[in-house]
Amino acid sequence: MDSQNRHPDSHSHDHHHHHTHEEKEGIEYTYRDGKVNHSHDGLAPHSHEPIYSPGYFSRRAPPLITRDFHERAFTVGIGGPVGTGKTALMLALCKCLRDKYSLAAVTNDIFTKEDGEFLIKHGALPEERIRAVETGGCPHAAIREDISINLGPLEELSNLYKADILLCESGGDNLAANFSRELADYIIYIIDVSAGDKIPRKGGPGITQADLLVINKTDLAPAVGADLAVMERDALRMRDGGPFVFAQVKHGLGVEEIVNHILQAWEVATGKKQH
Ligand SMILES: Nc1nc2c(ncn2[C@@H]2O[C@H](COP(=O)(O)OP(=O)(O)OP(=O)(O)O)[C@@H](O)[C@H]2O)c(=O)[nH]1
Repeated sequence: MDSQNRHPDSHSHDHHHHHTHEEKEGIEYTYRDGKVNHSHDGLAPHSHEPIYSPGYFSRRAPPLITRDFHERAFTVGIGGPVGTGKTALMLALCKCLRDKYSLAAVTNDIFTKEDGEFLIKHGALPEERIRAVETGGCPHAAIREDISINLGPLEELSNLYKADILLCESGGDNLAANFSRELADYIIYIIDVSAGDKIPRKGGPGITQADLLVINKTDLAPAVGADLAVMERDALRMRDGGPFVFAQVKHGLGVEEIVNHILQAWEVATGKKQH
């Protein structure tokens, strides 16, 4: 596959997920009605519709203009492959934002409540503001097609604590997973350098269509021989120049930049001002 193929135009802003895009490279997304769902473990029935192209940043679904932030606060979705630093980012964001904003967090794990427990153990937020959801075998279903499992706790926390911002961490999944706009007003996708510098150009909806791509663990680049210049070039190319941040979340590097992106989007969406 020539990963450098770019779409021939970027003017089409078709954000509805109920039909197909015919592309030079194939068909983009299909979320058709009448789809056949399945389940791996009796939980979260969902479908695996084919995704034929890496996706385009310029055609990502826009934030829902109909969202009522009194019903549920501005929600930041954090997704990415297993172990890239999602929970570490949750913790860092809580520390940065909790003094000025009312926060609450929902974490997803497949079979455990490990990530929620990690946040509690590290005092990210008062324990009652953190909920851990067990999604079962397909974490992507809980952020895209069967989001009620997350919406319930998010709405409850939002109301209980009059939240300004909610953080929702997906379970680690493959490169094809991405948040539904119904769930996340701002989508962060976090990858790391440890799987090599090839990952950004592989694309997938998270990499190409997240509002912000974070490339974490740059401290490990020398150890795995990952070339950050290649990652930067490919990230920009795959995302039509859309924003990405190099980070060492564990060491606090890049976190402020990520926070700024979130707060800018929060201002635009809610009409409020940063304090
Ligand atoms: N070297 C290095 N390690 C990091 C960095 N950020 C996170 N880690 C480590 O990477 C490991 C995985 O981080 P997590 O935050 O648990 O990753 P995750 O994406 O939440 O993992 P899952 O929820 O299991 O998918 C942990 O041991 C972190 O300490 C970083 O910037 N550099």
